[in-house]
Amino acid sequence: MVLVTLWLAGASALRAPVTDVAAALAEVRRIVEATSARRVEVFVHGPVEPLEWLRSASRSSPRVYWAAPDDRGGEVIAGIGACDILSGASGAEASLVFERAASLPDGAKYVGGGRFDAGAATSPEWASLGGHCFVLPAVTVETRGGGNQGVVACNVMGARSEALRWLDEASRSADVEPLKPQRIAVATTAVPMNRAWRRLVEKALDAFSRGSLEKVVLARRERFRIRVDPFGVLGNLEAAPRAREACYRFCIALPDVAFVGCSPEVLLWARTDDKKLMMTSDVLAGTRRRVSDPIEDAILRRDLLVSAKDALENDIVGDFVLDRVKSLAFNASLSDVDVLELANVRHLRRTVDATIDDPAALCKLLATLHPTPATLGVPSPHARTFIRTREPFDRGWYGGPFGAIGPGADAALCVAIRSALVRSSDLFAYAGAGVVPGSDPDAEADEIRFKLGQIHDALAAGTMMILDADDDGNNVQEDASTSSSLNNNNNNNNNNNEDEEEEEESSSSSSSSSSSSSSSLLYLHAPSVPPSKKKKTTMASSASSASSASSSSRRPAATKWTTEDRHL
Ligand SMILES: C=C(O[C@H]1C=CC=C(C(=O)O)[C@@H]1O)C(=O)O
Repeated sequence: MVLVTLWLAGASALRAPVTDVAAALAEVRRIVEATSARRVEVFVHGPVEPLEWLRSASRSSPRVYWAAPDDRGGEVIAGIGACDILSGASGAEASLVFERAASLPDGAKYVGGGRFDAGAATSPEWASLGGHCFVLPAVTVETRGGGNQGVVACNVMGARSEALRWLDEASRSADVEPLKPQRIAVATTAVPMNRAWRRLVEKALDAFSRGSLEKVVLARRERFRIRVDPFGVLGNLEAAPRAREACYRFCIALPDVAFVGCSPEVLLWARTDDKKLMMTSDVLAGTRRRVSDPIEDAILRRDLLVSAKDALENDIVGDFVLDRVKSLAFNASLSDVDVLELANVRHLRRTVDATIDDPAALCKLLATLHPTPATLGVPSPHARTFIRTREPFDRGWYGGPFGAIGPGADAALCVAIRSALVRSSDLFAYAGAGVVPGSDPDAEADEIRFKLGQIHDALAAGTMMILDADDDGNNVQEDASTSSSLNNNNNNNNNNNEDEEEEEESSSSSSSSSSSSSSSLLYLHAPSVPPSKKKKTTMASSASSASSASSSSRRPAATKWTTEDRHL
């Protein structure tokens, strides 16, 4: 097999350096046409913003995005098209992805992810993403350790004509309309709703006292009836304070569905360090919110550091990860605790670091690490059963592994928390909290609300297109019929579903300001598509705001909350 990687600077000393993505794409095209290289790379000497390129380039799919935090290599891959897709109904088949990735030319990587729980029934909203999907993008714009220079690349695994078609697609700008900012209100509904949530946490506390469980991570799903450009949401997530420094940003967009997120937690990061193969896995558990007042914020930080309950949550994850890593790697060590500060919340963080002899162990490690008790609980089988039978929605890819896998031992997969599913005219956001003996249901609900604040802020930042607001603003309650059909599809405990339906009814009849309701109004100051364009535009073909091109350097605007917003 011929592996040819052409770097413009090395390929022709006579050529002037390429300084922008458009020129690099043209150069890549010229080389792809003229050679039989399996991967062509052209170096760009100048600032490169892969996400901006992805947002302003063709709306075709698939499109993928993967970005690591600055202090973890800072690799960014934005990709359009696919020269290979590994997908299926089951959860991520890590071995197949690692096996295929091993034969890729240097630099080429699969980007994708999979379900949190491959064994749980898939609900309709998650159906099109499947159990797992890893894409080898046809055309990528990439940076490493900052955007001052980058690489434009084309992977050619099949027909050359297909690669050229994707290069043409990648060079085409989206037809972007200038958008008029408009203030709209979007109703959100969280499941399980408040009463059912309390009962769920109480059931977990009961299981702890009976000795069948030690910890379980319980989640809530929030639904927004809006149609947004997922890469617009991603741009706002990435523009939030501390996101680039501390979070993995990711998105996969297929024709009618997208999954997007900004997670602070790495499941498995492997790299070669001083000729040794090193791996890192985060131990992230224990949370307090961030507030703007520096004194109160410092008190919350201290409170987290001295909390026995949060230390227990973190210890459970630490013991599990260390144990699993020790079984496959050597020199495994658990670091001291540190506080990871994010925009909305802070966490207790430790890392497990180890050296690996055999690159093949990476694939086994991934299989044995996921899901850690940071998203599942312990003992794993009991926590899994508890979640499968009692959580009233399908987690889908929330909490699953998402990342990039290349040849050799080049792999990074985050835990896809702080994430959202964008589908048709719905956005579903997810967040969970670790429940341990001593947990208080209302405090855990608050914690989830603070975590979801990250998605709320991204939606409220107003730089992504909102397509489906009514003339007066969108204000749609989650209807009981949809909710219960999702519940039934998820094989859930009937009593719990009855609770949900009971609450859905009470909330819609008593208005969203009821203290027992989990509905709220989130005001978004968002550009909207001109009415004439509304009907024609689909999610896959939606264009993002032209003014959003500079959004990555902007802080999200303050969210305008109504009083009832805080009743999640
Ligand atoms: C499960 C989530 O967070 C995990 C990661 C950090 C802190 C957590 C906690 O304190 O409970 C969770 O374990 C989520 O954000 O949905």
